[in-house]
Amino acid sequence: MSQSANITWHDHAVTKKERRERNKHHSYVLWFTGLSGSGKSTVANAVAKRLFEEQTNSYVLDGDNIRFGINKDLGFSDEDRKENIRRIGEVSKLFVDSGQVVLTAFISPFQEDRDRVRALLEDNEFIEVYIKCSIEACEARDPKGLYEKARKGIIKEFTGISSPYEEPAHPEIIVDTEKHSIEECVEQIVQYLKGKGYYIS
Ligand SMILES: Nc1ncnc2c1ncn2[C@@H]1O[C@H](COP(=O)(O)OS(=O)(=O)O)[C@@H](OP(=O)(O)O)[C@H]1O
Ligand SMILES: Nc1ncnc2c1ncn2[C@@H]1O[C@H](COP(=O)(O)OP(=O)(O)O)[C@@H](O)[C@H]1O
Repeated sequence: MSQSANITWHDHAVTKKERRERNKHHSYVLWFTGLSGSGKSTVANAVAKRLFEEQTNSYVLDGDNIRFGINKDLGFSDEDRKENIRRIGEVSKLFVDSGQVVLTAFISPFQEDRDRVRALLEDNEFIEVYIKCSIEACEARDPKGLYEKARKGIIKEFTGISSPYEEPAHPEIIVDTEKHSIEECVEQIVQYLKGKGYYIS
C-alpha cells in the first residue's frame, strides 16, 4: 500500500515491447540466490560478460550498487533483508521495463520474498537461479573472511550460521558450484536461456 495520496501512474511513450524490438532481445530478471560465498557474484558477472559479448543489454545488481547506495539504511535483520529484496525487486522491474536483462546477486534467504518479486513480474520475466553450495564449502572458501568472523560472534545474524537460508522450492535453474567450474555454470545458464528462447544472438 502506497503512503502517498493523489499519485497517478504514467504510461510510457515508448513501450517495453518497442524497447525489446529495438534491442533485439527479451528483457527479464536472472535472480541468483544462495549462501554467502556460494558464487552468486562470480557466476552473475560471468553470465553478464557473455551476454554483453553477444549484444544483449544487461546489468548486474549486487551489494556494491545497492547496499552502498539505495539500501544503505538497511542491515541484516529479517525485516531489513525483506525490505532489501522488496526494493531490489522493484528496481529490477524497472530494468525489465527499460528492455534490459538484469542479473541480481543477493542472498535473498526467504522464499516468500523471492516469490513476491516473481509475482511483480510476468511469467517469462523471472528466472530463479539457485547457486547451490554447501555451507561447509562456502565456509572453506570464505572469500571475504566473514564466516570466520561469524563463528567468533563478531558478525551477528550471519546467513547459514545465525540467520536462516531457505533453499528455493521451485527454481528454474540449479547450478552446483561445488561440482562444476565457473565456465560450466555459465554454460548451463546460457543453454537454459537458449533452450527457452530467451537468448537471441
Ligand atoms: N550478517 C550477514 N549475513 C549475510 N551476509 C552479510 C552479513 N553481514 C555482511 N554480509 C555481507 O553482505 C552480503 C549479503 O547482502 P545481501 O543484500 O545479499 O543479503 S540479503 O539478501 O538481504 O540477505 C554478503 O555478500 P555475499 O558474500 O556476496 O553474499 C556479505 O558479504
Ligand atoms: N564453480 C564456481 N562458481 C562460482 N564461484 C566459484 C566456483 N568455484 C570456486 N568459486 C569461488 O568461490 C567464490 C565465490 O565468491 P562470490 O562470487 O563472491 O560468492 P557470493 O557472491 O555468493 O558471495 C569466489 O572466490 C570464486 O572464485
